[in-house]
Amino acid sequence: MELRIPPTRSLRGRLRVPGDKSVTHRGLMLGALAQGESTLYHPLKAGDTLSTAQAMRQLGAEINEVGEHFRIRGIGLRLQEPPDVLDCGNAGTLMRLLVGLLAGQEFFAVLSGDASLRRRPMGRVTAPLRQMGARIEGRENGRLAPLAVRGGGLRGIHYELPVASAQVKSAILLAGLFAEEDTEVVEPAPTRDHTERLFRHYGLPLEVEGGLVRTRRADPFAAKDLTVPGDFSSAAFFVVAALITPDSEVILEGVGLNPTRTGLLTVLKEMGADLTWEVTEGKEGEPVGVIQARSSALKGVSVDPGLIPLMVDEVPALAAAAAWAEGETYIPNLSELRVKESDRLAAIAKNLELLGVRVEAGPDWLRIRGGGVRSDGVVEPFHDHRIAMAFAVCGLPKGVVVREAHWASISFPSFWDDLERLRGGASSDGP
Ligand SMILES: O=C(O)C1=C[C@@H](OP(=O)(O)O)[C@@H](O)[C@H](O)C1
Ligand SMILES: C=C(OP(=O)(O)O)C(=O)O
Repeated sequence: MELRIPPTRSLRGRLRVPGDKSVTHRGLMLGALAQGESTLYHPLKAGDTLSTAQAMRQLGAEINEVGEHFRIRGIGLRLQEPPDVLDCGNAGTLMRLLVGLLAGQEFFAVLSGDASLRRRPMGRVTAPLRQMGARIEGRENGRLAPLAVRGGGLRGIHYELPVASAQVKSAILLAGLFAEEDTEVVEPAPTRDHTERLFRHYGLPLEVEGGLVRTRRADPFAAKDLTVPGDFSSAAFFVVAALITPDSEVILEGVGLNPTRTGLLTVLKEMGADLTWEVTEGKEGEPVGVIQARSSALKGVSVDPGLIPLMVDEVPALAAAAAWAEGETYIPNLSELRVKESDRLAAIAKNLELLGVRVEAGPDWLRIRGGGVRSDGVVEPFHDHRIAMAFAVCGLPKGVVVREAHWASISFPSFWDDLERLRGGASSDGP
């Protein structure tokens, strides 16, 4: 699907973005492991999380859509052997966390996914899970999916993560719920902590000491309702869109503002953004609030490398802001972007070039010379939802053609409709 967006003169209105993808994946998995029924309120229903719902059904949980929510009947800590391959679709989070969960289950399961997911590195989870005692096979000796797992008989490990990755941390913590002795994970830098917050929500064993997270074998636990905050990563596109479009003001409500996710706000403020946010409530241990963003004269900055793990999915959106800033923006510490749904470092550089922005790409860094984009460019998502949305935003003020626009539905199915509403909101829905 190719989409043409005419030049946007103003972006105005209020928006409640869909539920958080990371929390929805985890809520479905932990709800399935719980005993009894619970409701997952305001979940994300998009490509990635529908894959998770389907996988957990294949493992024995009952999951039904009730209005906009999910009703989950968990089957307890012992899942059922799935009758077929578990299709993780495009979702790295699903595959990596599920391998961790299956490492603790005494049955055979195979996980696969789409062409993008079958290229993504899995050795980072299969190596520590094998150390714990799980038997895992896969292409290239377990470095690539499809993966075949026969779990059970796990022992706890002390593991220092070689990369700052919440997916790897979470996979090991989930396996640790089934292991003899303690399981400890040490992070090289803070990453999103939704798994830890949800362990607390369900009363699962958890101790955090600085950068060390510890868990141990879990007892059966009761199902409990969970409300999913709005997805900060989805909100990020509209924050940047409001900053770079003239005469704009966008208010995003009910957005998750977990500090391990909001590195982008820190960088945008440093760039001079007219941006405010406020935590107004806490939903099951996750801070939730409102973001207000207005048209801004941005200036280039050199980004603190330590912030990247706190904004790892927002780098494409930051690149869109940098294209419109005055001066140069330098973004370091981007090696993880090479192994996302696409090679995002290359995809960002290519799309900036397509829009006439001068960019230099190193092995793990980008240098973007701002000043705005060429009118009416065509952008190429490379089968990647975040690249599709970020470069639609980047092209908004001058008008843009987005190829493969359907990829947005992996994490944000209403993105194009919401964008259209805010584009037309200048007269009808102003804040
Ligand atoms: O744990 C999670 O839910 C996620 C962790 C991040 O991946 P890494 O752990 O590979 O950094 C992020 O990019 C992904 O979108 C979601
Ligand atoms: C990297 C992402 O997701 P995943 O790793 O779950 O595919 C993302 O949503 O940007």
